[in-house]
Amino acid sequence: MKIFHSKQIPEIDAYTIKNEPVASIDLMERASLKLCEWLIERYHQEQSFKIFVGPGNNGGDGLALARLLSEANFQVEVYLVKITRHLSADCQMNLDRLKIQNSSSISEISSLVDLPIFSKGTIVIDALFGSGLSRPLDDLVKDIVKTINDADVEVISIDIPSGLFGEDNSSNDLNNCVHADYTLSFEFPKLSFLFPENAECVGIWETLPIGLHPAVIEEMESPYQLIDENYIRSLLKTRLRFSHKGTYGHGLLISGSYGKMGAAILASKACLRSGIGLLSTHIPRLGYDILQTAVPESMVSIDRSDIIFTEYPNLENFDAIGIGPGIDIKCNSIRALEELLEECDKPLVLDADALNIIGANQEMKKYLPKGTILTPHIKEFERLFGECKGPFDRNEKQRNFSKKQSVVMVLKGAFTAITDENGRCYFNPTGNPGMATAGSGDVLTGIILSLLAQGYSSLHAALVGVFIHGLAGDLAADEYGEDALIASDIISFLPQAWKRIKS
Ligand SMILES: NC(=O)C1=CN([C@@H]2O[C@H](COP(=O)(O)OP(=O)(O)OC[C@H]3O[C@@H](n4cnc5c(N)ncnc54)[C@H](OP(=O)(O)O)[C@@H]3O)[C@@H](O)[C@H]2O)[C@@H](O)CC1
Ligand SMILES: [K+]
Repeated sequence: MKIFHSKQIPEIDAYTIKNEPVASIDLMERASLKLCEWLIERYHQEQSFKIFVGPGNNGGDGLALARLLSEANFQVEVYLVKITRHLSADCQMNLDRLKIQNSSSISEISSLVDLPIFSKGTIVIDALFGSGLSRPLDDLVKDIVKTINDADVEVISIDIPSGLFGEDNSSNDLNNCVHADYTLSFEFPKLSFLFPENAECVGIWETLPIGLHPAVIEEMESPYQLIDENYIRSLLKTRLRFSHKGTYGHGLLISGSYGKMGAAILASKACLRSGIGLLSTHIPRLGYDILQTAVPESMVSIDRSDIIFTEYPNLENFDAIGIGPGIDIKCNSIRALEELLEECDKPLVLDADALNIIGANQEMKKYLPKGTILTPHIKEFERLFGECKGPFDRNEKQRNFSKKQSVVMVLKGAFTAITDENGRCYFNPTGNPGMATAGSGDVLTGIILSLLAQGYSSLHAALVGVFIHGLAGDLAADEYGEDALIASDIISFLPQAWKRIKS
């Protein structure tokens, strides 16, 4: 699903109105019907709603919804916030229709004393501002929003929490934006919903299809996309009947150090559970018995050092290389990584300490071979690129670096963002907070290495790897719950996850 900039929404709207064709007031009615259906499915008729309405079309949606909910016998109170005398045409039309219907109370709020008492159990519908927000909230609206946020009520925002911008919120104070429990967005999510920093405002979000014209959605360009299972299925390779282990590649995983052999075990197991033909795990000498016992399917390449990574085997024998989980940051490891980056002409995935080494030795960035996959979490990202002004700025830095260096970057977190050499950004929907646990990233590195060795392009290896990692984590969380989930559980559910997307 493409994710459009707020500035593109009016164009999509206008195209739909002209080419469907449909009158704009009828498009608003369609959107409001979807909202109404969503609410009717979830709430009993004793439920009362307080709808806060602004001057634009977001307010118009709120007014149309008030009429539809009243028609369905819900108790509705409307609060029209007086910011300007002028309402948008469709907002005014829906106000007139609501007045004619004459079954909901309509109050004007011109100061805080006009606000109602928010009794527990009330649902507030936030229809103050939508994608037409042009500046951060101030004065009266800001105070209204703070009062709503402080009240012990459930809040449902229409299209976007009022006060939040669809993209960049670096100049915004999130305390002054509505903190919604649910956000019901029309047709697409907004980019800002996918950034972890905005979760307190957005709550749980859903998209409601409102029949915007498919031709304009198809044609209009956007660098942002939310991927889904069907898209991932379209990228998968099938295993051939007459294949052998050589068909699925030989991977080299450089991982582990004294006290961190677990990382090498987790990454190796995940790699082997994701379809690779052969795996060699390069580890310091002390880890020999540990790895041979824990992962008998992997061959072992031994470092001359007992405790850290200081060298690597001849790369010629391998189809892809993964390096980083648990390697530690020592002088000799830095030198060995430098050499590897300069020599390596094989598909490569870098994680954890490999990224931290580059973060501490910035000149190494320019040696990254084209097509390399980097898989930082936010802290590692900031070690690589410095502090960011906010999530939008971070995303821009990520896209620009991918483009400049022709690398794939995987910024891990909820809605992991994957950027490619064209500056495109793909957000992943799978995964859950239970996966924020030690070793989860090592598992991802193993999966991606496996896919690279099997001949997936860097971008496809990253997309499929991130999706399947999240899916296995979701299946594990279904079984064990998020709190008890550990990285080994993600590996245990890889078979089910692969079966599901290969079926
Ligand atoms: N295609 C779709 O998806 C469909 C979209 N639909 C709906 O339309 C919504 C977008 O509507 P919209 O463009 O009228 O903008 P909206 O946010 O209601 O308000 C703009 C008004 O607010 C004002 N204003 C702005 N910032 C302000 C501030 N800080 N403080 C005070 N005032 C401020 C601004 O004034 P100005 O900036 O001109 O000074 C203007 O008067 C969208 O979110 C969705 O709900 C559906 O109806 C059907 C199909
Ligand atoms: K809103």
